[in-house]
Amino acid sequence: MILESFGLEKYMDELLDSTNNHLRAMKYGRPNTSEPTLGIPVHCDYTTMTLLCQLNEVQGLEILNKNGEWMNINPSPNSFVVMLGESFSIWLNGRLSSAYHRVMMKGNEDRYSIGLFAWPRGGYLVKVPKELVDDKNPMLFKPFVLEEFLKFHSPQIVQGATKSSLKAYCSV
Ligand SMILES: O=C(O)CCC(=O)C(=O)O
Ligand SMILES: [Fe+2]
Repeated sequence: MILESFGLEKYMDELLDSTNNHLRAMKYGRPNTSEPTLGIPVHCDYTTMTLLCQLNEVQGLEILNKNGEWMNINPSPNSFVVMLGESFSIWLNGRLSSAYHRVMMKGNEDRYSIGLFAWPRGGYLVKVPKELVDDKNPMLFKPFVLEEFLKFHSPQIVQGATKSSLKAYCSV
């Protein structure tokens, strides 16, 4: 759908072939307090795409919107949250952004979720397609290999919610 909306369907096979999918189950221990407690600190995923499914009734995922406000994400049962990752945002020359998010916990119940993380495969050069670059839209990011970046940065960088280190790494 995203590729279609930019007229970039021809890259579909290349992107699919260059993706590794990792499935991860996550458990967030109950904080036993009514005070909001950090489950996962604020971050952006370095993925191409992330699919999240919350397995029990315990909410906690929050997304930072463009106004700098935290929004609770309360998915209906059996639905998925689909998030654009940093690698795809960069490939799209910044046309779409990936959302900063975090998990906040409170109460006396554990939270369970499962995530499918689609990563650019080792050695694959993530490169803005020429169709997204013109006089009005200069190339914002240099080609990069995510594997090389991750040699020096944690797979899930946790930092202030304003600057992505992957974007800083490959900014022109
Ligand atoms: O458990 C969740 O809902 C979010 C997990 C997450 O953001 C991550 O693992 O990167
Ligand atoms: Fe995440």
